[in-house]
Amino acid sequence: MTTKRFSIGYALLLKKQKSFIQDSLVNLAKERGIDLIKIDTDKPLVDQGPFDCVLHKLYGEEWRQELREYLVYNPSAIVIDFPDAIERLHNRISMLDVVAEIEAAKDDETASFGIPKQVVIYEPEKLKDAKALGEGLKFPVIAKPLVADGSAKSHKMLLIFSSEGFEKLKSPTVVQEFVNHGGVIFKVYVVGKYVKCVKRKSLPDIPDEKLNSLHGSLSFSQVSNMTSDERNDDKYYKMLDLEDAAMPPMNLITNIACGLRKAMKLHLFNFDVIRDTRVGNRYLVIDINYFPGYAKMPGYESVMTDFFWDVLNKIEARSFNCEKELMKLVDNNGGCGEDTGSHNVS
Ligand SMILES: Nc1ncnc2c1ncn2[C@@H]1O[C@H](COP(=O)(O)OP(=O)(O)OP(=O)(O)O)[C@@H](O)[C@H]1O
Ligand SMILES: O=P(O)(O)O[C@H]1[C@H](OP(=O)(O)O)[C@@H](OP(=O)(O)O)[C@@H](O)[C@@H](O)[C@@H]1OP(=O)(O)O
Ligand SMILES: [Mg+2]
Ligand SMILES: [Mg+2]
Repeated sequence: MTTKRFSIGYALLLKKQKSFIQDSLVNLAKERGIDLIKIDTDKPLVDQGPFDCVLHKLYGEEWRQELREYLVYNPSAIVIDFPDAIERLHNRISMLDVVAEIEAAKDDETASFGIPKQVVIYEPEKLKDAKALGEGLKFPVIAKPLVADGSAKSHKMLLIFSSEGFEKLKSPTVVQEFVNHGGVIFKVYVVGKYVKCVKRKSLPDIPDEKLNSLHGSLSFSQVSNMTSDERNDDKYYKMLDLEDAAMPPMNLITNIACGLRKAMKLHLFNFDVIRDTRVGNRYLVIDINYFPGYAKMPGYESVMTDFFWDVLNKIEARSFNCEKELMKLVDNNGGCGEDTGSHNVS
């Protein structure tokens, strides 16, 4: 008896291919009857395959059209995930708005969650002082580029201690309250129904007493992705032991993950959470990333292969069908319809 083989076409930037498409993943998937095949982005997608599933982290209207066309000619194919759903993660305001959508229903008695106070500034060069920010924001704050499109620029942050720090801001920016969190960030990786929370080093706390002596701003980028060599220069990081940091309550993390997954209609993402040390049992979501660095997750090969298997064997099918329905609605009406199918997935 021959068992059916499946094919997954992947369209990823070279950097992502190098980290994600490792032999260990390709071989494990192959053993489970799943062939991972590179999509040639210089050729039309419709001329390639056929693939049972398309996995991608590419953006832009042209690519969106290619996916649409592919589904017209291959109506039973599955796209993980649909560009319209990914899009909200490219703006740091719409990205975190979704947390409020799931907030009320999911707090439990022992812990709560939310997002830090934040405001968007479209003309930062006109910003003179913190009072203009409103929203009760006070120093220190973090300025983050509004656009989160994966470019190096979109990861460049400024930690601002006083009004002079605003002088460096140029493009539209989200100004977010800096919340002391013990120098530890929790990265929660979501792969379909699978949820994994890991600890990473973050920015050190800034005690109130120290703030009076701090002026201007400090720039930084992707601090939780720094190698240990980069961090070893700093005595703060030498002192900080990740082992000592308590993990957040897993039921809260799973609830947030599940809520985000359904609200965003996405299957592959991670989110960053910090514990507000002023409150202790309050957790703040500060960032959500589409298709993050899964290869850093222990045992990522089997997690990903199990997910692919579920998708291909239609265990995850209803939520994906729902996205196809959405795609038709977008085509016909230029807008999105109601979510009808994803709530069956836990
Ligand atoms: N409100 C905040 N309070 C305290 N620290 C913060 C806050 N927001 C961000 N940070 C710190 O800054 C880092 C970068 O912020 P953020 O995660 O928003 O940026 P990013 O470039 O999108 O990161 P990623 O590489 O995860 O995509 C966080 O990992 C955390 O260490
Ligand atoms: O590889 P990519 O370009 O997708 O980079 C992603 C990076 O994964 P990597 O570790 O594989 O670089 C992620 O790191 P972790 O959260 O998993 O630590 C995170 O920084 C995402 O924001 C990045 O995506 P972007 O926001 O830039 O699109
Ligand atoms: Mg982050
Ligand atoms: Mg991010």
